Amino acid sequence: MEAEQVLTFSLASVIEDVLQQHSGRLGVNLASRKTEEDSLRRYEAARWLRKTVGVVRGKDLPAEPSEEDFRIGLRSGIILCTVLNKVQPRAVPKVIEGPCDSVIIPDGAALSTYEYFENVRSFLKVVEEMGIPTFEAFDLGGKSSRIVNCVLALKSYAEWKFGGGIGSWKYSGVANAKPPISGKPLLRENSEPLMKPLRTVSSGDIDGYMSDPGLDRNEKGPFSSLNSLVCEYLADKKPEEVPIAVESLLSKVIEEFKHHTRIQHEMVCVFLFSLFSTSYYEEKYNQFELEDSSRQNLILKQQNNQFELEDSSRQNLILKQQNIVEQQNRITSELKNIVHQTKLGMQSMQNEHRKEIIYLSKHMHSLASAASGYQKVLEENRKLYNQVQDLKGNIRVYCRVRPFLGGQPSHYSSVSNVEEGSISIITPSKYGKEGKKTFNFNRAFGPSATQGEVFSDTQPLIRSVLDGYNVCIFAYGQTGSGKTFTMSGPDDLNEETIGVNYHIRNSSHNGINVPDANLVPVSCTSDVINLMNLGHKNRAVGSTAMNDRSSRSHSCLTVHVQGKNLTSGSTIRGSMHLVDLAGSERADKTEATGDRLKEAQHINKSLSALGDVISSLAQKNAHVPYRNSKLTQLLQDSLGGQAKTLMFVHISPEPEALGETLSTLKFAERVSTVELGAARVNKDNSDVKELKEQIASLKAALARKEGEAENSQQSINSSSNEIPKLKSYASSPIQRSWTSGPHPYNILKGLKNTASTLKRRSLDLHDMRRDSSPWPNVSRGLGKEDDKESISGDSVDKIFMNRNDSMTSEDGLMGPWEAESKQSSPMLSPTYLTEPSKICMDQQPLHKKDNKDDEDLPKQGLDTATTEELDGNETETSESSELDLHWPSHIPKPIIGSSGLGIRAKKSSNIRPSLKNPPEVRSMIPSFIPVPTPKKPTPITQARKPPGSNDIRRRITK
Ligand SMILES: Nc1ncnc2c1ncn2[C@@H]1O[C@H](COP(=O)(O)OP(=O)(O)OP(=O)(O)O)[C@@H](O)[C@H]1O
Repeated sequence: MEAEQVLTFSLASVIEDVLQQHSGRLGVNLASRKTEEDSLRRYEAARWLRKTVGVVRGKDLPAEPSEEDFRIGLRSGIILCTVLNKVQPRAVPKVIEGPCDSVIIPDGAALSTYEYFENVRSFLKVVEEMGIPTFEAFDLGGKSSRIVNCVLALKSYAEWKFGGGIGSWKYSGVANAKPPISGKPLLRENSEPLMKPLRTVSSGDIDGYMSDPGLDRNEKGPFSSLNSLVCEYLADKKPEEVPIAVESLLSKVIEEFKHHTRIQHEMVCVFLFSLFSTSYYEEKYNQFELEDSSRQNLILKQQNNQFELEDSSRQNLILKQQNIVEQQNRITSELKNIVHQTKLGMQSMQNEHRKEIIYLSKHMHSLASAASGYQKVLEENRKLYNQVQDLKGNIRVYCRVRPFLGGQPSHYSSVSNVEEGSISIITPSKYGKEGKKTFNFNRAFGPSATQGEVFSDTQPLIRSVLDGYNVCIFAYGQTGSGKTFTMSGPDDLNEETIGVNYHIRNSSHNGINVPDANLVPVSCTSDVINLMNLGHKNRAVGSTAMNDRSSRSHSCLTVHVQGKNLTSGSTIRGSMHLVDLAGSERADKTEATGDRLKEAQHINKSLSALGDVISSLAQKNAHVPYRNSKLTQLLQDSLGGQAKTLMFVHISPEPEALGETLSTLKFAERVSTVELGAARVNKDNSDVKELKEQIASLKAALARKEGEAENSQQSINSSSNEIPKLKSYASSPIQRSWTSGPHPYNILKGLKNTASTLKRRSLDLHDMRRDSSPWPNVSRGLGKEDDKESISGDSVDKIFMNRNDSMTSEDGLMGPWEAESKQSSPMLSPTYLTEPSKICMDQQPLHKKDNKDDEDLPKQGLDTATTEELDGNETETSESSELDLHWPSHIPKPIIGSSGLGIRAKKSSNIRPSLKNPPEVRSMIPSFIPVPTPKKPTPITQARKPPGSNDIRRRITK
């Protein structure tokens, strides 16, 4: 159908052209006019196009193009589409703008042809829809008149539109334009309204007209003109020329027709080509589309496949996960089962455990009770042991090992093991092998033991002072082994390091006398501490090669305690000696010279005297050489009396000190075997009161007999040549009564026993003060030389808390204590004390004896009352009771037995050769209750010395 239409051409126009070409003037005019008209219209169209699309864009279109230029310029359809889009925005949404026309498709056709065809087709489609006269695509390869017409119609439309669109647009240019010669345009479908006016001039219409016999040809403008042309052509012909003219005309028409047909054929070829191309490209396009769709399908499929795959894999995954979840669920349920079973097991185990715990707790309880029982038993054992020890009266021995001192190289210690009650010392044997020697004591403290631990073990002993016991704690050991540390503490004292002495604070102000000691009342703890500090300061301390603060004297602190039972009226008195001995040392080791050497000698002497005493006590010798040193005199009560005695034995850990250590420990072991007898409480009970009353009555009896005694004095003196020394006592009322009284012996005995008993008790300071005799300051008058002569030199600095005597070292070295106490301490002033101490007893000078006789001196008739005597044995006496005989009546009886150094002179067997039973150590302790065993008067006159002679007792009581 389309090919048919393409082949359709205008017969009239052919005839017209022929006629015009052959009609001479008329034809020339018409042709030129038409050509001119066409050119003008083309130029107008070209200018408008260039103006509208821009010169750049319309560069392919000259302002006044030839018909061919015009067609070529618009051939791509780009300018047309662009113009159309300007007029009608987005009318052609996609304008194909090929990069160049030279792109060749494989079959040789220009790629742009297809693309341009698309542009032209789009353009034509839109303008047709807009009702604008169109042209045919192939017009771009043929005549341009219809293209020009279309463009001008579009221009007219644009002017109408941009001019406001008033009214309806009508293309006025159609009337002027040459009607289209072609028939119904190709590919035109919806242009019927616009085509109506054109049809009037279309070839089809001509055909229709020609075929329509009813149509008045004269009414048809163009054809009437054709008729007129034919008529005009034939008019000047003769009739005979008409056939020829017609024939010629026809042949020309035929030629023209052929020409048109040829052109038409070419056009058809182009059209067919383009159609072919179109179809080719369409095919291609379709193919592309197909490919595209297939590709898309493929992609979709692939995607689907992928999705499916993913889906399947996902599903697999899900399945796997489900499997895993199932497995886990299974495992969980299994675990739950296990947990359940475990819980059940646990519960049963818990139950069993509970039962076991109950059983164990019962068991533990029984064990604990057994343990506590065991502990109790142990404690009981210990107590019992201690009680046994107490009963036996053994001296307790505690051993303490000093640690290596700071700055000392860390040594191999000679002490291998320290247990609660034993200590082992490494002793090198002859063959180079190490041996061990173990010593047993009541308690052993290792180097790490604190002062607190030491004190806590000492405390019970100290507490017994409050129960009325006499206690003596003394520290023994090699120089530098820690005696002072234990007793007093280090130089830099604090709460934790203070020694045994400083814990002892709550003492009463009662006490006893010790020679050269002061009895100082104290009212509070600080008084005690001040006093102790003063004593400590005054203590002779010097530096030796073995100890840079070596104590060069013994130190003794005595605390007296008195308690009174308000109901029963009984009093309890206790006293405690705290003795820090000077260290045993070897002169060569300490490198002492001069005074230091002397000190060392004295120290060693007194210590060896102590050793002798211990040795005698251990062997239960009849004679114990207390009087060989002041030290042993001081400790006499503690070592041989009824006191509880504790010896702290100290050792140094250094291997160099091994020799000293072993001898110290051996000595200590020996000490621990010493039995003192059971300690006794110092209690004044009703018996004592009776005795006191008895004394009072005796005193009265004495007073009554005084006159008789005076009368009989002379006769006694003359008749008793054997005791001339008693002359010096002639004025003594006691002696008078003894010599002239009806029962002088009994009186003396009574007095002696009473005094002796009382002497064993603590001094009652109140009693002493009641008889306010002035304190005879005898001790001050005592010469040191005497002391040196009489007592083996030992240096004893003592601090007694209720004695105002200053202390003098009897070895000739003035202790700092003396100066201090005399000058600076108001507490030590004599005004503090109104009562004399025991030392008053020695106002009456006795014969001084030489050192050798020293220890014998007490034997010379001074001892009068002894335990043995009280028990029926006539073996022991005490010089103190003798002294009581000479005690001034206005002075209360001193109580001296409990603590004095050298207070009691010992009797000796050589003085009392008649003793049947050798006295025991314990026998020297006066009995609490005197037993009036008939006894011959002791030859006290032997002990008496002429006035002016040196009195050994004065020395003793220092
Ligand atoms: N248990 C201990 N812990 C720490 N240091 C100690 C201990 N025992 C003693 N010391 C120290 O050892 C040194 C000697 O001690 P201390 O002066 O007490 O010995 P001592 O036996 O009294 O000597 P001396 O007989 O020469 O007077 C001192 O520096 C002292 O501080």
